[in-house]
Amino acid sequence: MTSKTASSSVADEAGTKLSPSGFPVKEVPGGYGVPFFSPLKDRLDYYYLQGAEEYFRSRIARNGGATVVRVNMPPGPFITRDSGVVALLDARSFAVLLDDAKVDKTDTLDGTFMPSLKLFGGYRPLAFLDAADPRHAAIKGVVIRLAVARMHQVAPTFNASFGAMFDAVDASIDSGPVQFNKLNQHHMFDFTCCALFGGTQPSKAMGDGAVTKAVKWLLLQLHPIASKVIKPWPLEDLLLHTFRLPFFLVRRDYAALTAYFAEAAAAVLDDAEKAQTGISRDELLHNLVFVAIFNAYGGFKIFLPHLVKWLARAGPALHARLAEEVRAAVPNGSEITVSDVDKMPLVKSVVWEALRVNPPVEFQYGRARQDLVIESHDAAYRVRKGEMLFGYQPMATRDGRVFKDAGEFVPERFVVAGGERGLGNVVWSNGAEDGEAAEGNKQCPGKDMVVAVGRLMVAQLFRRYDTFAADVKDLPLEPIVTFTSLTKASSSRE
Ligand code: HEM
Repeated sequence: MTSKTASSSVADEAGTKLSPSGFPVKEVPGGYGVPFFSPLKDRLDYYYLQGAEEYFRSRIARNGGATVVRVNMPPGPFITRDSGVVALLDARSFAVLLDDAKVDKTDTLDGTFMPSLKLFGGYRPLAFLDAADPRHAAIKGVVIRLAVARMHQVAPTFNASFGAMFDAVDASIDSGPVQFNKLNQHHMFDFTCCALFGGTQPSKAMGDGAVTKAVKWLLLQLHPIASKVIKPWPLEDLLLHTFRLPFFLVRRDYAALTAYFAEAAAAVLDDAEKAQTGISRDELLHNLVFVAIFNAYGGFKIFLPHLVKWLARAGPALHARLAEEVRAAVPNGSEITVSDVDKMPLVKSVVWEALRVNPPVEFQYGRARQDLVIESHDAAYRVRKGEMLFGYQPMATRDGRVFKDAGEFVPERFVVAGGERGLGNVVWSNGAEDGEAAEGNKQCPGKDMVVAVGRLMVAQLFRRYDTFAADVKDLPLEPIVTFTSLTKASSSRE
C-alpha cells in the first residue's frame, strides 16, 4: 500500500526544503522533557489526570495546533527505556504507519516496550515481525489461508454463540440489568476458537477457567498499558506500570492453553508441516495461540461492546430501521448467513461506522525505515531514520478534514451515495477497509471475519428484538454495556 504522505522533498529558491505538497519542511515540535521524571509525569497525565484524548489534544494545543508532535508514551520508567515518540494525530500523517515501505514494525506491536518472549514459547509471534522479514510471509501465509478456509464456519458458529449469549440475557433480564461484557467475554472465546479450528469449545475442554487463563495471559502482556482495572490508582500505577509481572504467574495457564490448541489446531499444523513452510510445528503452534487469543479474541472482546454501545445510544428509531432491513432480507426461521448480511446496506454501514469511530486497536507504532518527510494537512516535518512513530487511531479516523461530522456516530454514513468512498479512510485493520491482507503487508488477516461477525451481531440482534436499552460506562479499553430492557421481536411475540 502506498501512503498519501511523502518521504522526499525539494528546495525552494531560498534553499528552504519543501515537501511534495509545497510545505516548508520543519522539525517536529514538542519534546520529551527531563529524562525519567517527564515520562513518569506524562504517564500519570495520560492515565489518571487527563486521559488519552485530552493528553494528545493538550499537546497539540501547546504546539500551536501541530498534529505531528513529540510526546512521551506510557508505560515509561522502569519498563521502557525510551518513551519518546513522534505522534501522528491526523488522518494524513497517520497514513505513514500503514505504509510498509516507510515503517519497520519489528517489536513495535505493543509500543515502547516488548513483552518477554517466554510468554510465547520463546518465539517472536507474527504480529511482532516486520513485513520484510521472510518468517513474516511464511507465517502470515498460513493465517491468511486459515481465515479464508474457515469463513464458511463463521455464521453457524457465531449464530450458536449469539443464541447462547442472549438466552442467558433473556433468562436474567426480568430480575435486573444484565452485563453484556461478561457474556461476550465467555462466549466469544468459544466462538473464536471453534470458528478458527473447529473441535471442542475451550470452555468444555478446559472447563470454566478457560477464559480466565486466556485473560490472565493477555494481562501479563498488556499490563504496562492497561489502566482503570485496580483501585486506588496509585496502587494500580505501582503494580501494573512500574515493573514487568513475571512469567511464572501464568506458566501453568499458558501450558494449558497451548495443550488445548495443539489438539484443536492439529489439522492446521499437519497441513503446514506437509507444505514445508520453513516454520517448525512448535513455532507455528505458539503463533496460533497468539492469533486466536491475542489477535482475534482480544479484538472481539473490545469490538462487540463498542458496537452494542453505539446501537444502544442510537435508540429505537435506528433499531426499527435495522429490524425492517434484516427481516425483509432473511425469511423467519432460516439461518442468517454471511452472504445474507452482505445484502444489508444499513447493517453494513453501522458496523463500518462503529469500527471508524472506535477502532478497537487504538495505537499503532512503527520505526522510520529511513529519513522521512511527513505531511499533515497543513505542514511537513522531518523525521529521522529509526525514530519511533506512533498514531492514536481515533484521532485519524475522526479527522474532521476527512469525514463530515467526524466525531458523531452516523449510522448511514456508508449507505448514502458515494459513502463507500470513505472506506479508504477506515483503517481499524491496520490498512484500508477496501484493501487486503497479504504476506507482504501488516494488515489484519481476520478483517473479513471481523466485519462478518459485526454484521451477524447486528442482524441477529434485530431479528430477535424490536429494540433494547442499555447503560454504557466508557472505560479506556472497552465500554461496559449493561442491558436494562429488551423488547422481543413483535413477530416472535405473536
Ligand atoms: C475485532 C477483531 C480484530 C481486531 C480489532 C483486529 C485488529 C488488528 C490490528 C489493528 C492489527 C495490526 C496490529 C499492528 O501491527 O499494529 C491486526 C493484526 C493481525 N490480526 Fe487482527 N484483528 C481482529 C481479529 C482478527 C482475527 C479474527 C484474526 C484471525 C485470523 C486476526 C489475526 C491477525 C494477525 C495474524 C495479525 C498480524 C498480521 C501481521 O503481522 O501481518 N485478527 N489485527
